[in-house]
Amino acid sequence: MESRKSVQNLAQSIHSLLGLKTHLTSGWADSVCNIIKKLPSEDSRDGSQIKCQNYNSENSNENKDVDNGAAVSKLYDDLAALTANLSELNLKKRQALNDFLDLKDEVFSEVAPVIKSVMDGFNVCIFAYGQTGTGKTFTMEGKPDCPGIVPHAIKELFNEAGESNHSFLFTYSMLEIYMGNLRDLLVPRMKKPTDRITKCLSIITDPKGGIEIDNLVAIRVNDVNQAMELYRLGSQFRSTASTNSNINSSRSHCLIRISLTSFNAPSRRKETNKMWMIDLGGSERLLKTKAWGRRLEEGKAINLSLSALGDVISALQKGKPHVPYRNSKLTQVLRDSLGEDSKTLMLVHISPKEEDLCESICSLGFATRVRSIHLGNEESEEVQAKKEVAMVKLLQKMKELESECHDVRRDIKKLHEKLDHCTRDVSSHDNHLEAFYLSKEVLHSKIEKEKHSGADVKATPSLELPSFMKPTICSTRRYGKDHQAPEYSKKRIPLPSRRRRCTKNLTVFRNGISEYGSECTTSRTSCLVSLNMKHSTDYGIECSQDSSECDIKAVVFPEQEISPKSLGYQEAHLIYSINEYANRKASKINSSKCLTVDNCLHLQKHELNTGIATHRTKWVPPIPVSEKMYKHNVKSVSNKLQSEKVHAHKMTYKNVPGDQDSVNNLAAIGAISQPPVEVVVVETPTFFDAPVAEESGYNSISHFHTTDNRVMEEAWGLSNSFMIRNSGCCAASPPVQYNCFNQDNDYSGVTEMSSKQIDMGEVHNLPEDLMCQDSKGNLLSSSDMETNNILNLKEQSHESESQGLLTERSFKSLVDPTVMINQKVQTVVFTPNGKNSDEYCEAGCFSAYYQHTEGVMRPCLNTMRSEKSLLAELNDAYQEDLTTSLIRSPERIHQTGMSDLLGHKIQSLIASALLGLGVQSLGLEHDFFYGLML
Ligand SMILES: Nc1ncnc2c1ncn2[C@@H]1O[C@H](COP(=O)(O)OP(=O)(O)OP(=O)(O)O)[C@@H](O)[C@H]1O
Repeated sequence: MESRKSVQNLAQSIHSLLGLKTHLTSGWADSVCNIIKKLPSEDSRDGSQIKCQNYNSENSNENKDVDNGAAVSKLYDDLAALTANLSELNLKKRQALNDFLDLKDEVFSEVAPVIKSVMDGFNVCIFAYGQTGTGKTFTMEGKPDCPGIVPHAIKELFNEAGESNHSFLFTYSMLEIYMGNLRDLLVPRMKKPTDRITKCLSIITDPKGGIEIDNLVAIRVNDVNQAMELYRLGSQFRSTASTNSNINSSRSHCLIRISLTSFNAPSRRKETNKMWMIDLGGSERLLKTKAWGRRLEEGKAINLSLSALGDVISALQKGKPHVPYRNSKLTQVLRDSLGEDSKTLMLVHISPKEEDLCESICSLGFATRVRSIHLGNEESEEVQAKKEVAMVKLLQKMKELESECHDVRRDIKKLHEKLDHCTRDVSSHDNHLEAFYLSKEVLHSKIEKEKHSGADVKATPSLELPSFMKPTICSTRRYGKDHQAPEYSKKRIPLPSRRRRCTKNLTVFRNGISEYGSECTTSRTSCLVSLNMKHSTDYGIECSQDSSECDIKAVVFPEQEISPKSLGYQEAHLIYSINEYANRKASKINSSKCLTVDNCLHLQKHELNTGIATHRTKWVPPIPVSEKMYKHNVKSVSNKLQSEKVHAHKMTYKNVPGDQDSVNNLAAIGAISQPPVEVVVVETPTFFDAPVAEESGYNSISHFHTTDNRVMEEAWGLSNSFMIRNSGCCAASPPVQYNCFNQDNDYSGVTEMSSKQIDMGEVHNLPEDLMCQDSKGNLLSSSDMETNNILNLKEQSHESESQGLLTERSFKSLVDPTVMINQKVQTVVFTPNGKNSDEYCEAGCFSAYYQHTEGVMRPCLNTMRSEKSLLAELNDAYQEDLTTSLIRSPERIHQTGMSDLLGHKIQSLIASALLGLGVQSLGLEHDFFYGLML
């Protein structure tokens, strides 16, 4: 009886311990229990003539099993405890890190006391200093969700003023020191010869030693919002460019000055004082950054002025009688804000990279010198000391937690090894046990049989087995070759042990479109290494989401979710087409089945350029075009464009040719709110053609969706065209500003060549409007350029790049930062209605376009095209309208709502009907029907 109980216990304990294994199901345990129940009782066995010789020896085995089971059970308990401990430690570690970061983020707490000094009448200077690309601009400017020092300081200043008994007059000024010259950032740049000449800024010293900048615009501000408006305005005009170290590097020192005046405030040190907030240009080792040309000159100028600043600080620190303020414009401007009667705060930025160690040491040395002349008050030093202590403690705690985690991980590993060992033992014993029960059952049945037949019984094992005793697929997989299959199963062909795979679907969303569904497959082995495992009852793998333990990186694309139901047929078709297209592209790019995230990103960018939905002005389904044919097309169109001679340059508006009646009908039923009108630049100077022929690689049209329901399109690349179309979705036709750009020799920048706002119905002659700036800063009209040496244009554009309004800055708000950092992408922002690029981005009406040539991302060269080639395509333009209207992004559908969706559907149905009736021809019979077949 005792032994029977222990066998029962054993079965149960095995079940509880190994219950996670799929083949040891509760059914299995019940079967085992049933066998045990059916075992002949002690009494019956006594009465039986049969003695089972093995039985006693089995008793001892059973005891051994119980011990083994208990050991395994203990191991599992320990493992669970350790895993829980590890999770807890990780949690603590993360909390400590957060606390640490929180403490560090409180950078502004350093600035706050200085603001109080401003209110007391001190001149104050807040610098952001450091190597290029270390985050000076980020610190000063911040992001909308995480404002930097400038917005914080301005806000604090107004808060303090609000709480003060005195009334203050605030003025705001902003300037940059570019290549040793002062530039007022609040004054628009000259673009035309007729523009007012910007006044030269000069530094003057008053008899009291105060510094003033003559002609610098100072605008009165009444609140923080006004000041921030001006800050945003000025920031747009900063000189920035892409360098090897920073895609959006400041090429100048930017100085923001807020002056405070308060009359009848004797407690203040001065009637008028000022606060400077300075985003210094980044120091750079020119050999390392490999800067050349303009970038080299800018780098040198920045380094020189920083060195002059260092000399001033060094002289102040050593108390030298002569302080070399006059060595640079920067120190001249700050003369009365550095040194006595002023407070200086420097935020030093260093790079965490090992390769930047030298620069970091230099920066820290500089910071040490500055620190020695820092005039902070006692309180802030105390607070600072406390924080430093707290930070050291937190770091210590983090270290301890890390080492504890390490120990626990090691223990877990050991336990896993032990467990594996024990499990193997148990499983081998399991087989013995199975064989034993089997023999018993068979014997029992034979006894019964013999009882009935009355014949003698021999205790020989039988080969007949109950089905549950046969090896399952799982057990075969699990144990593989090591599995000691019972004799009876050896005849079977063993199933190959398969690797379990956990599969993840990764869908990348961009602009509300599920573009590529890719499948990432990770082998179980790697999961085991990288993820915390928990065993569940069905032996499945549950991965705990502990990022610190997890090597698998999830890439998240912050885009809105799209309900598939909300997508109509058109969107579904589009998504299908995109996926198809993406798959084809993926197979070209990477022969492996799985799309990597990089490939996805690459494809997304690629799609943007190659235009899955458009081909010049016609919609073409995504039919693969052979590279040979594509090159041929590129060449022939380029040749065509180059061969055209243009003698007169003018711009006009044209009603789109086509079936005007049907368009009016569409407008009448509300499918479109008005007949589409195109704004087309019909004639341009020929000199734009040459670079296009060389550089263009793609041919595409992009769609912008504005918040006020306008759909705008833009053509670029091979088509060598630039057109703005009011495609009929809005009632009003706003004035549109077009910009024409040229590209730098080194592809590092885009230069604005001309900018013009055109109103509906207006006709402009380009020669007067088209302007360019040469290396000396002279403004040239296009006729000047024609009569002079036009071939120098590209060089000139390189020189004048820094003058351009367009920088990669605007790209930040448009595209995933990963894309921006990993790829050298330039952008050109096209601004409607004369708005500046930031407003444009805010309005959601923007375009970031670029082209991909020879594996390098290059800025797109947008140029206007000649009349002849444009007219040849204009006939197709309206037809394209009907077809492209089939394609609208889900984002657009979301924005415009159901009614617009319905309207859009009606529009497309009518378009289809017109096509079906033959009223309208696409001129793309073959492609179109091939597309339909797809
Ligand atoms: N703390 C931060 N958090 C997130 N991103 C940061 C941070 N600091 C810097 N960056 C990013 O690093 C890049 C370089 O920063 P930033 O332009 O501010 O450097 P910089 O020191 O001003 O360079 P430069 O001297 O060349 O102008 C930017 O893309 C910025 O967004």
